[in-house]
Amino acid sequence: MTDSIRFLMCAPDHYDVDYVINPWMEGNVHKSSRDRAVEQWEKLYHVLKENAVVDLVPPEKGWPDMVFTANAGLLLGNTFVLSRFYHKERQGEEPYFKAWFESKGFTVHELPKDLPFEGAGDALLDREGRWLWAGYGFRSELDSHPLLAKWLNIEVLSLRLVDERFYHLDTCFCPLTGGYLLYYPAAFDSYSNRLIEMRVAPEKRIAIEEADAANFACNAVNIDKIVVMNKVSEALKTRITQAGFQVIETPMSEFLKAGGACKCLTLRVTEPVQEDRSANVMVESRTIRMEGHLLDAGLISRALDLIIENGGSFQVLNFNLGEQRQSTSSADVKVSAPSHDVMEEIMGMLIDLGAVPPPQEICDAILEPVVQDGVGPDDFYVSTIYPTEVRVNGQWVKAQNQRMDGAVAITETADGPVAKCKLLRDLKVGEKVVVDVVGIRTIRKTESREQRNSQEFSFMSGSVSSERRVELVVEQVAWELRQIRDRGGKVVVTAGPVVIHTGGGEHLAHLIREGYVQALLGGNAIAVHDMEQSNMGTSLGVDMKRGIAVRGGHRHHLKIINAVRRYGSIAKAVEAGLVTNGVMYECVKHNIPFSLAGSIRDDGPLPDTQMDLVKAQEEYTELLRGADMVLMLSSMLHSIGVGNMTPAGVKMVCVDINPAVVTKLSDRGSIESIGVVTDVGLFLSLLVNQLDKLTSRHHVAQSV
Ligand SMILES: NC(=O)c1ccc[n+]([C@@H]2O[C@H](COP(=O)([O-])OP(=O)(O)OC[C@H]3O[C@@H](n4cnc5c(N)ncnc54)[C@H](O)[C@@H]3O)[C@@H](O)[C@H]2O)c1
Ligand SMILES: NC(=[NH2+])NCCC[C@H](N)C(=O)O
Repeated sequence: MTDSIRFLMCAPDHYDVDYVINPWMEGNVHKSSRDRAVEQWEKLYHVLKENAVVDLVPPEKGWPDMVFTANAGLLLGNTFVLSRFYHKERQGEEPYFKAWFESKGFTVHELPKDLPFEGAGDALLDREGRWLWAGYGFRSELDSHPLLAKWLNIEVLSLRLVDERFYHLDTCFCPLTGGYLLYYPAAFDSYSNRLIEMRVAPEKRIAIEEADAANFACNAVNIDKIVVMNKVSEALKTRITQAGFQVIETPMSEFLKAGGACKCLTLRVTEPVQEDRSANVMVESRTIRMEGHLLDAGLISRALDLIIENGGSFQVLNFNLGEQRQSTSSADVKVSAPSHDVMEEIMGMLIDLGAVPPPQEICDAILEPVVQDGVGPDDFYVSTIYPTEVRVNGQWVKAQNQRMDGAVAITETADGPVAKCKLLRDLKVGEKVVVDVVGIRTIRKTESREQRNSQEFSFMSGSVSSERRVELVVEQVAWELRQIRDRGGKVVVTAGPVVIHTGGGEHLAHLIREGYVQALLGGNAIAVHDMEQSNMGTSLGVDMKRGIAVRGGHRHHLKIINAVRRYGSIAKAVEAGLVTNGVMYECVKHNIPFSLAGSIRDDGPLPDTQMDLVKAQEEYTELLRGADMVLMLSSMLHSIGVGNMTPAGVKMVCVDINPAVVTKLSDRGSIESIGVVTDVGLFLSLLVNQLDKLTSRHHVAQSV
């Protein structure tokens, strides 16, 4: 027996599954056998007693989960951090554990109220005592980690749990003697997996499969070279044995029903203490302020969800609720993240929602010089579609050319600093670029409930409409098109060849003819098939009137490409009478600028297709400038390209038969974008019909 190793256990006198606080307990209330539980607990107790000293804390009636002493708290040396249970069902255990550790002379630390931390269930020491692995996500709060680091004077590595079946760190993670680690990678987010991989060498990592994880293989007690665990697969046993350990299996079925096994039933009281350790934690915290119709517009819940979903945690420091319907609310929120990188990611998203630092914490943006043309500094702030301001020399400066996925470049001029969103390739030595996420804010419109409801484009904002709503959307889009045309605004259409294949070409041509379209963006194919149809009546060889493939039709598109190439351009082909109707014909005839961006699959290409993609992107950007609305018609490739270039505030309508494409394109978090899942030919014919109705009504109204 190794005298220096001690464990604390609690006899299962009052153990039962009395309630449900984890997925394992569901359907198991009062389903565990008392006799079998006692037998299994005794067996574990004896195995441990053969290899270590086992202390017992008296069980208390009414606290059935007290058997799981791993959750009593966390200790190192003579310091004990008492657990603060997340669920009220277990909070009553706290005073008993506190009394026991105080009676044994430990210095007991208690966490602030409402800061949950569930002890050694969620915090596991490296077996050499080099650092502490601490879990968060379900039962313990990230903000408890800095306190653990301070009180236990140790480096804390935060790991985020993402699978609710593995709600405590010790259900999926088990450090073993000699730097080995038994763990179930899928229970952690990718950042945590990277952290694990950085600290534990590949040959020391024993990653297990789901079936073993579900048998609580990671919930093992390690005493030197012995690993005590519930029954697991032969394959896993072999791997653990090959790493030099002796596996002792002991059945745990009755405790699995409560979501626990061997390790949960024990708390190691003698942990390895390294003398030259020091407190260290990567957890970062910052405070943000949010103002506006936080509840009405759902902003605060979006912000808090976003923090959690991206691996952070929060504490609402204060919330001033606007009392009248029109008054705005404000909230200060402390955001914590397990590392600087995660913090930057979360702050970037919060800034997009309009979050700012509280006034006392506002500072200038951090700028770094461009040292090589076309390359930004590593940590550059990635621009978004939202109007952005950066603070330079104490002044907020609005960024020009707002677009997503750019860098914000600052140049000093005689009139002061100028900020511009620029693509990386356009950065020039001499400019400075905004890095990190301080001194940046986005200007979001504060919408009240009323404004939100009355905004023409808002009733299905950001949502994907179903077929029965198509007509409703069409009515709205038609109304908008009318308004924009009549006030001399700008509508840009992005279209793929499906427009032609589905018979929508004549309708798009009609829209162009009637002045509803001010620019057309697409690829080689829309123009090819449009002119094929004009010249030969087919689209990709299919007769558009009869809907059947024409003999030799598969060559038609090549023939039209060849013919247009002979004339040198689409405009010349129109002038020469080769193309006499259709989308491209109307563009040429009505001087509607178009840009055809090349792609790897293009046939020909047409003389107008821009095969230099940097130039094509520039043409697109130019044609999109000043747009009031972008109609995206069944081209994933070109629509996504356009979406990236378009700032918030431009109305976007995305029509595609594939809901996933529509969601991707319309889910920009701005109220002006809507998606329509439908056949594009049908959409265009309904739209033209509706516009005709509107126009005739207009004429009637005027003539009365
Ligand atoms: N011969 C050629 O040169 C040729 C032929 C085809 C494509 N291309 C080029 O390839 C690139 C990609 O082409 P793309 O934009 O067509 O492809 P894409 O895959 O990017 O987009 C096509 C979209 O149409 C949607 N769609 C399909 N049927 C629909 C319907 N009935 N109603 C509504 N939506 C429907 C799909 O869900 C998809 O999202 C373009 O640059 C294009 O010019 C060239
Ligand atoms: N360290 C552990 N994993 N303990 C298991 C605790 C089980 C208990 N029913 C709970 O949900 O809290």
